[in-house]
Amino acid sequence: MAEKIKLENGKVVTPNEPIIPFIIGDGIGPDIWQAASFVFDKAVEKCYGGKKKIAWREVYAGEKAFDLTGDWLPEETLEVIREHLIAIKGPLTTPIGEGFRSLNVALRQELDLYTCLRPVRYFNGVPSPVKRPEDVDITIFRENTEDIYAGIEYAQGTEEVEKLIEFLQNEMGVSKIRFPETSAIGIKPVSKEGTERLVRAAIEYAKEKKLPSVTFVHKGNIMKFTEGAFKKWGYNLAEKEFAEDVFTWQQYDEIKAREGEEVAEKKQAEALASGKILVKDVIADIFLQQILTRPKSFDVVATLNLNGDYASDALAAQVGGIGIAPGANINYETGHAIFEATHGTAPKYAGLNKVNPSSVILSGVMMFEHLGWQEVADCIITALEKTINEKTVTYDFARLMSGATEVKTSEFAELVVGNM
Ligand SMILES: NC(=O)C1=CN([C@@H]2O[C@H](COP(=O)(O)OP(=O)(O)OC[C@H]3O[C@@H](n4cnc5c(N)ncnc54)[C@H](OP(=O)(O)O)[C@@H]3O)[C@@H](O)[C@H]2O)C=CC1
Ligand SMILES: O=C(O)CCC(=O)C(=O)O
Ligand SMILES: [Mg+2]
Repeated sequence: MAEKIKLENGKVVTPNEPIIPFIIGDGIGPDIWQAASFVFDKAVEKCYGGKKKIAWREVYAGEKAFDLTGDWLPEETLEVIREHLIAIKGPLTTPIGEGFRSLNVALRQELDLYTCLRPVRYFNGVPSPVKRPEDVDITIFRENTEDIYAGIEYAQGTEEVEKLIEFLQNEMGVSKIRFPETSAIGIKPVSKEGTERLVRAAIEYAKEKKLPSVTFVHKGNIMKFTEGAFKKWGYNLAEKEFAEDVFTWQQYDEIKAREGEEVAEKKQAEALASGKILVKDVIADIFLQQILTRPKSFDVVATLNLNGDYASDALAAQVGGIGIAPGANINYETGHAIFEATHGTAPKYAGLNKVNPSSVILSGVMMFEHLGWQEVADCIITALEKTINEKTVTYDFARLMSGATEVKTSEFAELVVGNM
C-alpha cells in the first residue's frame, strides 16, 4: 500500500511503497526525468524484486503548471510536498516579468529548505579539464534562504528605489551611492540564525562522515557585517556546540596571540592528531583558485547563497561538468527535502533527447541514501560508472573523450539499466 514517508525522532521512516512527489521541470526536464525515473524504477525492482517500490505522484510547477492551472507554482504543489516530506524535481525556468524571481528559489524559501547540499566528486572515466579530477571530493553546504539571492531588489527609476535611496542618504548618512539618480538597489540579509543552522548541519555532516575539515567560504574582508559575520558566527557556533569535535582557526589565532605561534601550531597538531575536525575559512575569490590548485585542502564547505551557487558550477566543471552534478535542498529539522540537479533547463537542448541525465540520476541516488535504500543507490552508481567506462555517453562527455560513442538521453538510461 502506498504510504507517506515520515520523520520520527529526527529519523526518516520509509515505508515499502513511499509516495514521492515529483516535478518534471521545464526545458530539458521531460527528457531527463523520463530517463532518470526509468533508472530509479528498474534499480528498485532489481534490488527488492517487487517487495518495495516507489509510488510516484506528479505535482506541477513551472510551464506545465501554468498551462494546466494558470499558476506557476500552485499552492497544492507546496501542500503535497509539505505533506509527503520528500520530493524530486527537474529544473524550472524563471518566468520573466511574473511575480516569482525564481521558482526554484521560491520552492526553497516556501519550504524553508535552508541547506543546498551539493556533493562534488569524481566518477572514474569521466572526462575532465583538470589533471587530477580524483582529488576533488568536496561537499558544499550552501545557505539557501538568505543573502542577495533572497530577491529583495528595487528597480532603477521606481518610487520604491527613490524612497530607499532617500532613506539611506538622509536617515542613515550614506554618501557612497555613486549614481543615486540611476541606481537600482539589492538587499543582502544574512542572519545569525540562518548562519548557525547551516554551519551546524555542515559540521554534523563532517562528524558523521568522519571528514577532516569544514571550511567557511566568505567575502568578509569586504562585506564585513554580512559575510564577515557569517564567518564569526560560524566559528563561535563551532566552538560552542562542537567543543569536543573541532579545532578552529579562531582558536589558533587566540592561542597564537596569547602564547605564541609555536604553541598554537603544537595545539592544532595535537587536536588534529586526536581526530578533531579542523574548522577554517577562506575568502571566496582565492577559494576559486585553490579548488583548482589544491582541491585536497577542502572536504566540507559552508558558504552563503550566492558564493555557493558560483562555487557549485565551478567545482562541477572540475569533475566533468554540470551534466553530472547532483544536489538536494534540505531542512534537517522538519525533514523536508527536494532533490534536484545543479544545472538549469538548458533551453537550447529542450526536447532533443540529447543531454546527460546523470545529474538527476545522481540526485536520485542522494534521495535513496536519504531514504535508507542504500542498495538502490549503490546499484545505480555501479551501473552508471560501468556505462561511462564503456564510453557510451551523452554529447557532453563524448565531445571530450576519445573513442566514445555518443548516445541519446534515453539510450544512456537504457545502458545504465542494462549494466545493473
Ligand atoms: N535549479 C534549477 O532549476 C535551475 C534553473 N536554472 C534556470 O535554467 C535556465 C537556463 O539557465 P542557464 O544559465 O542556461 O544554465 P543551464 O544549467 O540550464 O545550462 C547551461 C549549459 O550547461 C550545460 N548543461 C546543462 N544541463 C546539462 C545536462 N543535463 N547535460 C549536459 N550539459 C548540460 C549545457 O552546456 P553546453 O552549451 O556547453 O552544451 C548548457 O547550455 C534559466 O532560466 C535559469 O534560471 C538555472 C540553474 C538551476
Ligand atoms: O533558480 C534559478 O533559476 C537558478 C538557481 C541556480 O542557479 C542554483 O540554484 O544553482
Ligand atoms: Mg546555479
